[in-house]
Amino acid sequence: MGLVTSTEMFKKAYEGKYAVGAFNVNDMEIIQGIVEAAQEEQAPLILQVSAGARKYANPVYLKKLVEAAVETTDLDICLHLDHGADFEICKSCVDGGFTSVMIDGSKYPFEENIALTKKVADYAHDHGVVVEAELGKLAGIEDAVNVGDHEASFTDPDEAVEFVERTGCDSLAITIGTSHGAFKFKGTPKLDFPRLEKISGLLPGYPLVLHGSSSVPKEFVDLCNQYGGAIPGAQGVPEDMLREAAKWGVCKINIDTDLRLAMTASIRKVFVEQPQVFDPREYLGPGRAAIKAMVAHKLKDVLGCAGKL
Ligand SMILES: O=C(CO)COP(=O)(O)O
Ligand SMILES: O=C[C@H](O)COP(=O)(O)O
Ligand SMILES: [Zn+2]
Ligand SMILES: [Zn+2]
Repeated sequence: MGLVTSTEMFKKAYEGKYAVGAFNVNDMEIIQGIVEAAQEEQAPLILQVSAGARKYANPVYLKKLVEAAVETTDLDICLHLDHGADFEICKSCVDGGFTSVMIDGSKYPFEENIALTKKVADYAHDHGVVVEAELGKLAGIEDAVNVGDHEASFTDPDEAVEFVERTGCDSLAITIGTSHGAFKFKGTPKLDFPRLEKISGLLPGYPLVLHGSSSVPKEFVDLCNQYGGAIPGAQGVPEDMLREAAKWGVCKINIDTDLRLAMTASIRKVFVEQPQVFDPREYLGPGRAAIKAMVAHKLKDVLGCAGKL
């Protein structure tokens, strides 16, 4: 057991029609909550680090924390760069011991996205690291930039095939209506499943990735709002849609917002109910426990990857 690429995880997930959870990590409590859940559920695990996380926590700290997770469990963990913006950040993660990187060239025209992704894939593959790429634009907060609804565009199935062939990327993030953050749908949630089925049919055996897949559980939103927060109207991807996506070649499902909500809800509760508390362990501990319970539920009841180590 140790730090691994996602290759075997995705092969098993594709065949078993389940998805591996990819959770964003920013500090020790978040990592511990996720890892404790995966250990108990005996689930394969992807821990992903964004540019924002690198800036907040220092990549060396995050890498060492993930190494501690590997050392203290019997888990296989894939350490992944989330939304790498350019070749340099991907190279730095490859050189720094990540086992997987995402190059997100989705903001560029098709040919430029291909050229950039191929450059990263060639470098990463030479170093035994796998590459996720993205085609199509997600609405929402991405790479600290707010992508408006009008700028979002869904992945074209034929382009997806050409993109995978020409770049050699190992997995592909597609756009079918999910978005980053806590406000994903204005009305009824809807994803473009016919598009997913088409892409999946044209790329048999190939692992697809779904970003922006938090479900924004009502229980956390209500707790946040009850204890002094202000996030009215938050709405995520219904869990049934994630279960459905996993049947159509989606092998990696990205979750960050739900971690933030779980932690914030429980910390707010402590602050309001126990105003005398000022020891960080007394609120970060419950925050970590809330993350653990939420992640265990995802692994077991939504993604279907529990027991698949
Ligand atoms: O896609 C994500 C990270 O890359 C996270 O998505 P959420 O905002 O839905 O958690
Ligand atoms: O893609 C978005 C992820 O939720 C990461 O968010 P972040 O850039 O604020 O760390
Ligand atoms: Zn993107
Ligand atoms: Zn994302």
